[in-house]
Amino acid sequence: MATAHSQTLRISSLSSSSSLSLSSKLPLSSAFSVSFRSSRRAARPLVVFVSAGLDAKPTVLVAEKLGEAGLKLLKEFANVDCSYNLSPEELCTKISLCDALIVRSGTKVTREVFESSAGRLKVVGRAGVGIDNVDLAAATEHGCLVVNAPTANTVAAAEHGIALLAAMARNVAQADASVKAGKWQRNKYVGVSLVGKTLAVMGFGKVGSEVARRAKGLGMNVIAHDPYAPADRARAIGVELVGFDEAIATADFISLHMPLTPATNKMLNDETFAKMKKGVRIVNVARGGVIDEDALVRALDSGIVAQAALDVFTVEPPAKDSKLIMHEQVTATPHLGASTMEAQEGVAIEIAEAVVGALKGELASTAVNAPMVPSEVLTELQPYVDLAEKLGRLAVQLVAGGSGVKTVKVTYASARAPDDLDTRVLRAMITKGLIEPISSVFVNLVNADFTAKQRGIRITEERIILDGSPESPVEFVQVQIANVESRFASAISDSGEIKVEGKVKDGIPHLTKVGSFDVDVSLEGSIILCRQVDQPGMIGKVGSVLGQENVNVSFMSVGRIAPRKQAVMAIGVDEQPSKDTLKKIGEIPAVEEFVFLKL
Ligand SMILES: NC(=O)C1=CN([C@@H]2O[C@H](COP(=O)(O)OP(=O)(O)OC[C@H]3O[C@@H](n4cnc5c(N)ncnc54)[C@H](O)[C@@H]3O)[C@@H](O)[C@H]2O)C=CC1
Ligand SMILES: O=C(O)C(=O)COP(=O)(O)O
Repeated sequence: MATAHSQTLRISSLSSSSSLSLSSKLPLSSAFSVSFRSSRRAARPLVVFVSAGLDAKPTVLVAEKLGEAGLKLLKEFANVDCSYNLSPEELCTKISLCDALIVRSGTKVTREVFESSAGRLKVVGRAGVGIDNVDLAAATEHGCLVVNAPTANTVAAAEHGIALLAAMARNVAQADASVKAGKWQRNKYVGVSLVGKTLAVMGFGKVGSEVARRAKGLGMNVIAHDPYAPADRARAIGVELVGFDEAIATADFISLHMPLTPATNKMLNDETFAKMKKGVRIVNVARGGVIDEDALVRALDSGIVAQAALDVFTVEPPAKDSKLIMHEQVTATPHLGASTMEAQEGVAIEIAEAVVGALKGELASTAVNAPMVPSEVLTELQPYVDLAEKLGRLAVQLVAGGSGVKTVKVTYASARAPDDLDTRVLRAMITKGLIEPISSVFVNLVNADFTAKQRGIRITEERIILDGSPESPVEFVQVQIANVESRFASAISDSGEIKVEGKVKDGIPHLTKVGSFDVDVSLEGSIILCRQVDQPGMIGKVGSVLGQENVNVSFMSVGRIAPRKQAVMAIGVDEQPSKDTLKKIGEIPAVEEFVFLKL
């Protein structure tokens, strides 16, 4: 085993004013490198969502009606299959041929859909806000990104809420039906006024706050309940945030605007109806599931609830003989909240852009099941993303047998303040590099943590804080795998782990350390690592063996512990050498061990 030697401090290649706080623990050896030709760098998507090898146009299945402008955008980039009203079985059959799926609220994207896709489905686009019809856990487990269109239908939903509020208060729907039936019932349809009444907005997000703003304009006194909404945002539009019980006990009208989650499921039920002011009126343009519909029928029958105006139902469409729908005091619309011409065009564009971006490997800012990393941060991290994946790939290929990886430590050396460096993307890409070479799983930012956990791989992260100016986000990244044997003994560091370290130079990832040896080779193509007794002519010998088989050498670098002692040579090659060629390298007398690693 090579012993650490700090005679040549390559630390000088860190920014000149840097000091490495753990330098005493990170032994250094000398290295020199020979560049045979300038390196090429292919453009790569930042975070790959689409299965590797997808050269043809991707296929997008649009399972519900989408605005023309969105379809046009999709067609510029992908084959678009518009198939509406698919049965669950038909969807499962089709999905294995699709890279992306776009739905609205009418399609259930279940675990079976992800399983049936057999790994091809990489993006689900929800052309709207609520993602309760998508099995997010299953999507994440399958590495499928879910994106939504959270802003384009806000006003439409708010306007529909206000339309239902006013229509309910003045019996518009019931009176209309009565007139059309030939009746003239002016006394029967006397309504109630909105002005001066208290409206409780439940869920003070995008839609809720727009409803509140409009209701204020109608002269209503507006209160709101939302455990997560900032009080100053409410105050800014003259709305008081109150507790749940106070909201429902005070309100003359209640308008629901929270998402359907396990916490909001059947939030309005027998118990909560009992706490309401007698004669309260309820509007629901959120989700049917937030109300226990049987309890609402009881509350309507007993007069606790005077009227309800509902756009959404637990089961859509509801049963034709549903007591709730047939109730005289209920106004119902068929989930029309987002259905304006304007909102549908907007939503279609918003979702098409997000899906196309994701298929291109960009991270959508509307990603629902992936970490939100601002695009400027992603752009800056791009070369480090590449470095991270390749270090993971190298490290795992150095493990004897490739398996048994359980404990991985990643160290980032950076002069940035800890909260100024978002390492989630880097960690995900190291995980991708560690897992993909030894399995058939496709790993991406969406499923990286899940996949690592499922395989019992514990990845810990550590920071080395450097002094100096934090121009580049990361000075170097180190990946260590503990408690494993290596196919290349020299990759084991003094502390007993497989260790590889790399940095980004001029935008290109480089391998800078293997075990205790310093090397310097750009991470492109593939790499041969050789341990040898340092002596003149070694580069020539190995180079000529490779040359005989026309294997192009892009870089060579030798790291040694001392002149004429053991050295590790890293050779970057464009093509994979044949077994015979590798054997010949192994037969060079001074070569003690070698390994071929694919990037
Ligand atoms: N009927 C329709 O066509 C439409 C329905 N929607 C529904 O409206 C919902 C809200 O949409 P946005 O306002 O755009 O979403 P949003 O995410 O901006 O707002 C939701 C708000 O609900 C709050 N919330 C979460 N849990 C809560 C709880 N237990 N109690 C009270 N508030 C809670 C959140 O803090 C958030 O402020 C969507 O989730 C969707 O289900 C949205 C658009 C159209
Ligand atoms: O955006 C939402 O959450 C909606 O409920 C709208 O649903 P839709 O797209 O009209 O089926």
